Amino acid sequence: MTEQVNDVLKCTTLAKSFDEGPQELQVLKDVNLLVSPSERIAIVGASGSGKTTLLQLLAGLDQPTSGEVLVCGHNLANMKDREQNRLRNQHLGFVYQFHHLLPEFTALENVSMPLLLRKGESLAAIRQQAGQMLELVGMSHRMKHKPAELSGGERQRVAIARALVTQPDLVFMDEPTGNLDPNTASRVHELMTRLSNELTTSFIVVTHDMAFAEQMDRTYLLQGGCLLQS
Ligand SMILES: Nc1ncnc2c1ncn2[C@@H]1O[C@H](COP(=O)(O)OP(=O)(O)OP(=O)(O)O)[C@@H](O)[C@H]1O
Repeated sequence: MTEQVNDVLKCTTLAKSFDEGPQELQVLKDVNLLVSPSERIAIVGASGSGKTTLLQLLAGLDQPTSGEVLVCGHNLANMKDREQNRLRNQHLGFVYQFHHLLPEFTALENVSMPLLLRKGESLAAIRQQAGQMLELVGMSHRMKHKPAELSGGERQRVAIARALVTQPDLVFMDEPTGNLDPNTASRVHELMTRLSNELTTSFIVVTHDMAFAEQMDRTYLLQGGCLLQS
C-alpha cells in the first residue's frame, strides 16, 4: 500500500556544522519540524542562532551534516541538482528582506519571471497570471513601474506576488517585514492569511518581529541548535 503524503515539509534530526579551522561550529543540533498544508509557522531566535542556515537547508540550498529534509514527500538527499531545481520551481517560493527584484524590469515582468523559467505557457497566459497575482497583493495600479519607482512596502508586495505566482505549496520568508512599517507589515500578514486559506499555501517565516510571529499558527524559538515550540 502506498502511503499518502500530506506533509508539505518534514525534517528530522537535522544538524549542521561549519568547519572553522581547528574548531567546528555546530549551528544546528537536532531540528525536527512538520508543516501541513495552509500552516503558517514562525521561527524566531537570537542573531546567529542559525535561522537563515535552517531555511537554506529546508530549501535544499545547502546540505545538512546529518538528518533529512522531505519537501512534498521528496527526500532532498536523493535528488540531483536539476531535480531539486525543478522541485523548488514547482513547490517552493521565496521572499527575502531585501526584495531582490530585477531593477531593469517592471513589476509585471518581475512577477512573470518564475513562470517564464518554467516554459511551456504562452506569454499572454503568463502576463495574465502575473497580473492577477499583482491584483491579489493590491498592486495592479503599479504593474508598469520599475522597482526604483515603488515604495519599500510596494516592492515587498511585488516580491510576494513573484513568490506566489507559481502557486507554490510552501513559501519561505526571511525577515519579510524587516524594512516595513507596522501598517504594511500587518497588510503582509493579512495577505498570507488569505493565501493560506484560499490556495492552501504554507509559510515558514523567519522574523525578529514578535508581533508578526505571534499571529502565525505556531511559533518556534531556535535556541541551542534546536527548535523549541513557544
Ligand atoms: N558558510 C558559513 N561558514 C561558516 N559559518 C557560517 C556560515 N554560514 C553561517 N555561519 C555561522 O553560523 C551561525 C548562524 O548563522 P545564521 O546566518 O544562520 O544566523 P541567523 O540566526 O540567521 O542570524 P541573523 O538573525 O543575525 O540573521 C553564525 O554564527 C554564522 O557566523
